Parts: sequence; structure tokens; C-alpha cells
Amino acid sequence: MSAGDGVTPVGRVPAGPTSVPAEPSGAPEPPAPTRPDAERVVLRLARPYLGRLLGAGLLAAATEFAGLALMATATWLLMSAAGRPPLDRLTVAIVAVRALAVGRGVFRYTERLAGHDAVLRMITDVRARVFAALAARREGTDRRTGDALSRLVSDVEAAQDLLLRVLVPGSAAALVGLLAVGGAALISPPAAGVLAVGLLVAGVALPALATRLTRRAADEVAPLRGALAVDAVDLTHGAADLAAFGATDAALAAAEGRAGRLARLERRLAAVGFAVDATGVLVGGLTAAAVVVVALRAGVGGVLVGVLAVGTLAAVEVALALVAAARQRTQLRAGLARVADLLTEPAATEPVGVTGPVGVTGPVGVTEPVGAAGPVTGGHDVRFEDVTIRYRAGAAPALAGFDLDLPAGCRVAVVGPSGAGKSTLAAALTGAVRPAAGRVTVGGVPVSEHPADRLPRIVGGLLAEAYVFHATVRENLLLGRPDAGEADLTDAARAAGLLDWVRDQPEGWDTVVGEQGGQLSGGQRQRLALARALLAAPPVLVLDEPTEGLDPAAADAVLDSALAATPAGHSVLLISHRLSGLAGLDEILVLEGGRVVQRGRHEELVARPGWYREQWLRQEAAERGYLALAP
Ligand SMILES: Nc1ncnc2c1ncn2[C@@H]1O[C@H](COP(=O)(O)OP(=O)(O)OP(=O)(O)O)[C@@H](O)[C@H]1O
Repeated sequence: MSAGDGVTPVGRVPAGPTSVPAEPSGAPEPPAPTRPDAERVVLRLARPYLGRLLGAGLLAAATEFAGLALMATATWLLMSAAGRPPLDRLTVAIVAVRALAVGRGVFRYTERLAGHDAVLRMITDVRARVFAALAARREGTDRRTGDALSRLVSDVEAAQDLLLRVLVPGSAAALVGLLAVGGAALISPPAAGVLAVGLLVAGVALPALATRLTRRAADEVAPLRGALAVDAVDLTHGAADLAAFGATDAALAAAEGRAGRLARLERRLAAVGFAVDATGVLVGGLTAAAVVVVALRAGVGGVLVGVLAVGTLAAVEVALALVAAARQRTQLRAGLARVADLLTEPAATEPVGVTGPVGVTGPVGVTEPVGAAGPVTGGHDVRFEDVTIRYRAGAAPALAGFDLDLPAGCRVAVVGPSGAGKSTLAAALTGAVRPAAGRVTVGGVPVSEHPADRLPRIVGGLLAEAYVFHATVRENLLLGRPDAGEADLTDAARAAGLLDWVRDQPEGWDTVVGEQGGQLSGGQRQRLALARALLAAPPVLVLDEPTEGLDPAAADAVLDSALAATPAGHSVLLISHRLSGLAGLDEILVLEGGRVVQRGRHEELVARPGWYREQWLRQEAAERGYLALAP
């Protein structure tokens, strides 16, 4: 990314109705530009399972061939039996029919087993990589939850279908087609020539036609499905706000519009599919008729003509599997392109720990952070050098020429009005946004060069809009440090002012907090997120508005105890609106419009005219008034 390019942080979702009701904002992405190499990217991941896939392909070919041979042998048997020959002349054919009928079932079963075994192994790997890429994505993304979900589920299934529904049956059909022509040539070379033409029409021309007719519509389907997944998330999570603003109908109408378009596209795809299938049946019939005429003219005997006719019908049917494969391939293109895009993004999104356990699911489905194998110890100096961050090209920078030295063990607060750039600072430190100019280093190494699974163990804490999982209090806390014991949980909860509440709950640590902590008050949710950050205790602890939602007295107490609970030698970067409780910090920076306008210790700043002093006096007066009114 060049300096000045817009940077979009990870995990920040444009809030509220902005993204929902208006048709243009929620409109589906334009069809993904097709990547010619998308299939290659996905197939590269299948390499370790090539042997298994090859086996599945051969078994699929054996299944189809057994079916074809069964039809041909059964026809020969029936027609020969009509002439009442001695039974011993039919014995071999009778045994062959039985063997082929049983063999076909066995081949089909083992093919499914081998194919699914290979593909499910591969898909686990692909899903882990896609998940890791989504999780490790540090910049350039404003992907929405629903879209990410859609990538993780349906797009990844495209990779599975590419192998199971396109490559395996497609190559089996091609192989069996060749064998059928070879077999027919043994009876009558001219008839084999006609069969070859019929198979080329069914297996090459028709698939090409199907691809041509459905490509455009198919390319629109995947982004539309992604947009609908986003709609589903917005409509459920934003239901209360939409209702409050009377925007429910508009949002529903927009979503219905997209659903209608998707249905129309799918209908069109189905109609073209039926037409092509019908043409395929016609091609089969015409080819069989032509084979019969040519074979009769070539003087082939009656029984063998019958065998050729039925064999032709069966062979064309096998070749028509290529039409289905082509159709499927067309429909998979957009999904595959989206997966390939994600898997080939530049280094910053390099898959995290794909060789190890990625996103290990905990006891009730809370996903542990990658690499959260215990706290990292040791000093980690943080330095911002002339850092400029711009979210959109041409827009005013969120941070401009920002410098900060945060030696290991130092405690610094960043304060300032709303929109000053405080959270952007934290995002730059955690690698969620990348500076357009300047650099941010931790332990002397630029943030972007830290391995993605290591940085969160050095820098972390309570970030803006911390997520609370639909799990128990214990599980939410253990996310911070999976190996924490009961005493650690108690200490962290006490420091965050959550312990009394936990002890009051009948289920204690096992109290389920609801989706996004919906069964907690705003303050309890904040304390829970703070306790988790304190439990994680990274060497560089970022606390973005740790006391938001707490009343002044509780906020002071929680901030004091949280700072006291931070181990000596660990640095703290505290971001706050409130100026109370900052007296013990080593330095306070006042940000305005992305620039540092004041810096110093609390007692220096309150003594100087400026934003800090004004704000301090205002907050003091307001809080004194609040406390005076409080019962
Ligand atoms: N994801 C984003 N996309 C575009 N602009 C953004 C994004 N996040 C923040 N900004 C802009 O960057 C500027 C700084 O925002 P930031 O969230 O860092 O401010 P803040 O000081 O933390 O504000 P607050 O105290 O209200 O949380 C603001 O002008 C904001 O509109």
C-alpha cells in the first residue's frame, strides 16, 4: 500500500443504519473479477491429497465403466437368449452381469469414501487457512461479519465442490468416453466414429454452451449470497435500532430485493440447465440412432447392433456428466475467486499458525486466540515515530506526525476529544491499521514485521468495542489466558470490580452472559472485558476507555485497581475520556485532530491553560454535581 492510501482497520464494522436501509449502500458487490488462477490456488492446497484424489477418480471411472459394461452385456445376454442358445454359451455373460452389478455398487461406495475422505481433509485445511487469513487480516478490510461468514462457509464449499463435483466426475467421464469409443471400434470402426462425434457433442460442445449461457448469471450469485448474509446479520443484530428509527420496512425491502434478484438468477440458471439437459438427451438418442444405421450399413450382426445402441445411450449419459461438471464449475468461479483472493493476500495476512491448531474451540465454543499459549515476559519498548494514519485517501489524517516513546514499564495516558485519534493509536499498536507514513515499533521491530501469532501476546488488552462471547463468565475470561487458574480469575475479576457480581450469581463463574454479553449491564460487560484484559496481562497493555459505562466513583476505583494489578515492568497505554485517576501516570498526551497538542504529567497539565485544564475543571464540576445528587 502506498503512503496516503486509505487504511481500514480490522473488525470495525460501519455502525448502525448507515449500511442497511439504503439500497446503494447495501447493494451487492459487483461480480468478483474472475481470477484465472483461482482454481490453481485452490488445487495447490489439494496437492497433499493427490494420491487419494487420483484413487477416487479411478474408482469413479470404474463405476461408470461398470455401468456401461453392465448395460452392454445385459443387452447382449437378452438378445442372445431370445435365440435360445445352449445355456453354457450364456454362462459367462450371466456371471459378468452379476459381477458388474455388484462391482458397480462397490466401486461407487469406495469412490465416495475415498473422494470425501480426501476432500474433507483438504477442506479442513482450507477452512483453517481462510479463518486465519480473516483473523490475521491487518488492513485493507471492512469486510462485514456476514460476508466473512459467507466466505468461511459457502465459498470454502466451492473448493470442495470443485474436486468432488467437477474434477473427479469430469475426468472419470472423459476416461470412460475414450474406453467406450475403443470398445465400439472393436465391433465397428465407423460406428465408433459416430459415437466419438456424439460424445464430443455431449462432452465438449454442450458443456461449453452451458458455460457460455450461465457464466454471467453465475458470477452474480456468489456476491449476492454474500450480500444476503450481510443483510441477515444486519437485520437480526440491528433489529431494535431499525425498529426505533422506523427503518425496518426499508431494510426488509432492500433485503427482499436482493433475495428476489438471487431467486431470478437461480431460476434462470435452472432453466438453462434444463434446456441443456434436454438437449443432451436428444443428442444421446440421435447418436444411438446414427450408430445403429452406420453399424447396419457396415454389416454388423443384429445382437451387436443392439449392444452398440444401448452402449451408446449409456456412454452419452456418462459424457453428459461433463455438462453438469461444467455448469458446476461456472457456478463455483466467483466463490473460488473470493477464497483465492483471501489466501493470496500479501504477507500481512499470512495464515496464522495453519500448521498448528487454528482457532481451537474451547469447551463451549469460545475460540481461543491463535498462539495464546501463555503470557510473554520481558521488556518491550514501544515507539511511534512520526506516524501518520489516514483511513481514506484525501481525508484528514486520523493521526498526523505522532511521536511517542513508551519504554517498558512506563504508563502513559492518551486523552482528547472524540474523534481525536485515540483509538487509532491503539489500532496502530496492535497492527489493526498500518501507518501511511512513519513507523510503530515494539521492541525495536516494526509492528508489521512481528509474526502475527506473536504480536497479540506482546500487545493487547481492552480494545474499543471489546467483544463478549455468548459463553460463561469463566470462558470469556479464559480467552485472555487459557491456562489461568481459579485464583487468577478471582484476582482479575476483583481488579475489574466484577468479583462481587460473580459471587452473587447462582451459577458464579459459570453464568452465561448472553449473545454479545446481552444479559449483562453495560458496566458489567465493560468490567468483564477489562478483567479478561488484565488476566491476559500482555507486556504492553492497551486499555481503551476501560471505565466506560461506569459511574464516576466506580470508574475511579476500577481504574486504580486495574493499574495496581498490572505487573511491574509491564507498560500501559491508557486511552480515556475521563481525566480522573491519571495523576499516577508517567505521561499524559492530549490529542486533538490527530496531533499532540499538550503533553506532560497530570499536575503540570492542570496548572497550564489548555484543553486538559479546561476539561479537568469541567469534569470535576460535573462529577461533584453528580456525586452531590447521588443518594
Ligand atoms: N474505520 C474507520 N474508517 C474511516 N474513518 C475512521 C475509522 N475509524 C476512525 N475513523 C476516523 O478517524 C478519526 C479518529 O478516530 P478514532 O476512533 O481514533 O478517535 P477517538 O479519539 O478514539 O474517538 P472516540 O473518543 O470518540 O472513540 C475520526 O475522524 C474517525 O472518524
